[in-house]
Amino acid sequence: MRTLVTLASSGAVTLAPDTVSQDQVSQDPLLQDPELPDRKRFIVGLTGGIGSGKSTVARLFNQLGIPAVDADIVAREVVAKGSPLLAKIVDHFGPQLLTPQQTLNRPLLRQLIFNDPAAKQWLDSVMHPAIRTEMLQQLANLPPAPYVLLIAPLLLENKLDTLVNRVLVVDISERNQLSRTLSRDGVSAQQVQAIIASQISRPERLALADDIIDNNSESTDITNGGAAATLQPQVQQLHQRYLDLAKHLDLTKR
Ligand SMILES: CC(C)(COP(=O)(O)OP(=O)(O)OC[C@H]1O[C@@H](n2cnc3c(N)ncnc32)[C@H](O)[C@@H]1O)[C@@H](O)C(=O)NCCC(=O)NCCS
Ligand SMILES: Nc1ncnc2c1ncn2[C@@H]1O[C@H](COP(=O)(O)OP(=O)(O)OP(=O)(O)O)[C@@H](O)[C@H]1O
Repeated sequence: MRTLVTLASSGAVTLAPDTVSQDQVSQDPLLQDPELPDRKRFIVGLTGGIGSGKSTVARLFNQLGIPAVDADIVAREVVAKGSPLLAKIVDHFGPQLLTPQQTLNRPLLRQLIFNDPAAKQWLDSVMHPAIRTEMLQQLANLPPAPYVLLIAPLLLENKLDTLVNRVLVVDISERNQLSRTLSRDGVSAQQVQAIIASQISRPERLALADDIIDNNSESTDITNGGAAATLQPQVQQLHQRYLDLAKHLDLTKR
């Protein structure tokens, strides 16, 4: 069940034909995961490498009434000021990991883990289970909607795709990833490259996608809350597709 949204040189969006039967949806093994909070809810996993445009794309879905749980936000919540997980991290790495305001020193932790594989492995081992649990909780509490998004940069790396019905990848070239992340975060190119290297490769990610949004087209309007002209129609087409798929799911008796 793969849908590829591509932009023809004319700027027109094409959606590869893809018919989905009720049976195909109800027999989808992804729906059998016992951890899923609500197996009747259609969940689209939105992923992509650092700086690919997940938040930008999620904003467009949100304008269509589609709510989301965002792993990057959850990752901040689980280490909030005074949390047991923050204390554990400070215990492990030292008091320099706390800012004077007693919050996590994120730039320092970022520098640490992307320069030291053992440090990253330890952090991932304590953070990822906590993030997963909290995401499941938040998914269960999302408001009613025809379908919902689970935004997770590491959706495929952490096998969170078992929680979703459909994997949507926001795709950009590594060159664009680097330049957009650099201008957004003001970090070093070496650090962004280390983060990109730690994530699944672009070809592997694309191979695991059900749907792909191409966000390579450069927009000058984006920082004012605008969206690249090429994103809007791709999101619109996928929205229609997901409404259709979700409707099939609602019809299943499980
Ligand atoms: C290292 C931390 C403190 C840096 O914080 P910072 O505010 O600078 O970045 P932010 O959290 O916004 O992450 C930015 C991007 O970095 C990438 N990234 C973050 N953590 C990881 C990781 N462990 N492995 C690979 N990529 C990562 C993702 O693409 C993410 O979108 C933070 O990223 C973190 O706590 N990471 C561990 C938790 C995690 O894996 N988060 C990713 C979502 S599951
Ligand atoms: N088509 C585009 N043209 C120009 N800039 C863009 C485009 N799409 C996104 N951006 C910008 O690139 C940066 C990264 O986009 P965004 O924050 O949506 O990515 P992300 O995948 O959510 O990032 P991260 O994984 O790091 O959280 C942002 O500054 C955003 O405004």
